[in-house]
Amino acid sequence: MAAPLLPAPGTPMVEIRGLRTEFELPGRKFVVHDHLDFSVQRGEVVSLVGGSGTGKTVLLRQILGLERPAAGRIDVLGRPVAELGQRGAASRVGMLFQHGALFSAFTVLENIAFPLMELRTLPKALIYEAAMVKLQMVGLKPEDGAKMPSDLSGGMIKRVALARALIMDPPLLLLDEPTAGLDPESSDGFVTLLRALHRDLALTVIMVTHDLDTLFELSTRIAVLAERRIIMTGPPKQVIAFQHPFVHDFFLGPRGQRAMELLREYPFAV
Ligand SMILES: Nc1ncnc2c1ncn2[C@@H]1O[C@H](COP(=O)(O)OP(=O)(O)OP(=O)(O)O)[C@@H](O)[C@H]1O
Repeated sequence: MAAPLLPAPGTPMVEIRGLRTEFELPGRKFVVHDHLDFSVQRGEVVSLVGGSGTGKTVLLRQILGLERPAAGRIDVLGRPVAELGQRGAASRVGMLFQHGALFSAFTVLENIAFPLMELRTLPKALIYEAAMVKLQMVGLKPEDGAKMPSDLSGGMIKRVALARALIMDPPLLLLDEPTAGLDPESSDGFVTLLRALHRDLALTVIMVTHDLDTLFELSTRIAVLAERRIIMTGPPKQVIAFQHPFVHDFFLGPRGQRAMELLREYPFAV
């Protein structure tokens, strides 16, 4: 019997306890996470922030089941992540990689259809129909489906990658720097799209971002990764008030005034 897509009511979408992540370097171990606890409830949009190299992307990859922890437990949608298997994870967790990661030799529609094609369970015509629905869901036109990735703007690449991440209707979406590298107009458009999709598809979202506009526009909660664990999590206003050098620099350093303006601007940021 196929496992249900959603965990039982009240069970977190993601629950991480006592996570330790290490990488082998010549002659020593490099510890990225230690005693890290983190959980995400259904419907939340949680932004992970932290200094460069603190292990935000690695954490997303672990939630996707692409990396094994040295210790600790990661449950995704109510089950140990290892049990999802690679194919299972793809159908339950959508991931938007930082640089889109499109296949350059495939058309837009082939890129979007790829995860379903790999499953080899549905007829091709049905798969392309589903891909066409997702193409339009992310605001692209049917004729864009025949284009090659090299013909696309940065904003379009992100949209195609998002359509591909959503092809299997996952209830959980992971976003790694969704607006990095986009000009302000494309970035605003993409944030508006993400906000609408979160609402319309009842998605749960975990996002890594350095961009304060994206962060305040979308987040219902922020989690701060520092000292190898989540040192603070809460609504934006609470996190900004937390006394820690990283939090101070990130929100209240040179960018602080902008952060305060954004807090006044966005009703979400409570
Ligand atoms: N496969 C790997 N082997 C060895 N070290 C790795 C591997 N993957 C990640 N690392 C290291 O783990 C640390 C955390 O990497 P990660 O990419 O998660 O950081 P990040 O918080 O996302 O950083 P940034 O904000 O700069 O993107 C880095 O020092 C990185 O070099």
